[in-house]
Amino acid sequence: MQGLVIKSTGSWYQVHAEDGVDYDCRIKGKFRIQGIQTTNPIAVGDLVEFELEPNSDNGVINKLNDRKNYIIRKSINLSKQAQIIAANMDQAFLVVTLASPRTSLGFIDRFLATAEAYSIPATLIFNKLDLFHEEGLTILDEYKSIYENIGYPCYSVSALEGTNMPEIEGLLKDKTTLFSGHSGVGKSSLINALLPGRSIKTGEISGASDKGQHTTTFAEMHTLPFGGYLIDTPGIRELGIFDIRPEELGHYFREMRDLMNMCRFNNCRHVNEPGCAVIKAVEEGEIELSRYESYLSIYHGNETRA
Ligand SMILES: Nc1nc2c(ncn2[C@@H]2O[C@H](COP(=O)(O)OP(=O)(O)OP(=O)(O)O)[C@@H](O)[C@H]2O)c(=O)[nH]1
Ligand SMILES: [Zn+2]
Repeated sequence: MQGLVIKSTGSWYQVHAEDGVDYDCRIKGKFRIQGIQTTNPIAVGDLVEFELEPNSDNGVINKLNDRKNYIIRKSINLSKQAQIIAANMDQAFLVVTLASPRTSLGFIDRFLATAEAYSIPATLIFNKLDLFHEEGLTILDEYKSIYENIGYPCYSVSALEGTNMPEIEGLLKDKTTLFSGHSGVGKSSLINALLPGRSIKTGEISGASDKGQHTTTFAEMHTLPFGGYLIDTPGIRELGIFDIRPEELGHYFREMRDLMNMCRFNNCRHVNEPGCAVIKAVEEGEIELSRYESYLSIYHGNETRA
């Protein structure tokens, strides 16, 4: 049978099968991503084939279908080990707030660069709209225009008051969407608003790794009542882009990508090189300074990590 992995504990997988039933499955055999060692071979969002064990309702996964995309975390530079968080996403939503607490532009830019690296279309959801009036709304519009100008859709909502939630449901309908956001932005409130009664509550499972050095958190996949799936990443503070090499980073900043081939040197890092088209665009205000600062910050951070 074919099915969709909707929950993972690292040793057991809940598979939503073609027949509409959820089966508990184990894995047989090895499933590897080429070039990467993973602590978990299969993640939520994976499409698999499985067989039922004789006289049992439990299944054995024997085939993993090709993935459209997947996200991992942990530095493969450092440890050569990574955890697959989720697979086969259609889009990624980052929930952010401008107050209580304010999401930094750097955090947003890291997320967007990560989404670019994984080729997952990203959308920004500005929550807590109810807290803003006049001046606050002007600042909100300024923030949104930074990102809308470079092609990232932005939406304002209030999970508390339900403002603009039907619009968000329209975006989520029949898609598999990754939900991300740092603590306090109202991610749980939004998810609860989208899942009345929580049609599936796949509590996160934590377990020590082999060496007991860290705990592992698995993503949760929720079935949306109006069609589609929502992947929550509890405990995953930030999706890392640790596996991006510094010299590739410019590709993951949309507005830089197209300019880069106009730099004088074809190995330009856009840091301090003469004839850099990116630096010129920043000076002329064509590239937002905050975006370029985020680029530099990630660039230097990754450089020291590599
Ligand atoms: N004013 C206002 N407050 C909100 C809104 N959405 C959530 N909050 C509040 O913000 C706080 C954090 O909300 P949560 O939903 O727990 O946020 P979270 O992002 O899931 O945070 P963690 O649970 O720490 O991961 C709570 O006190 C919510 O009541 C909103 O739209 N407007
Ligand atoms: Zn350059």
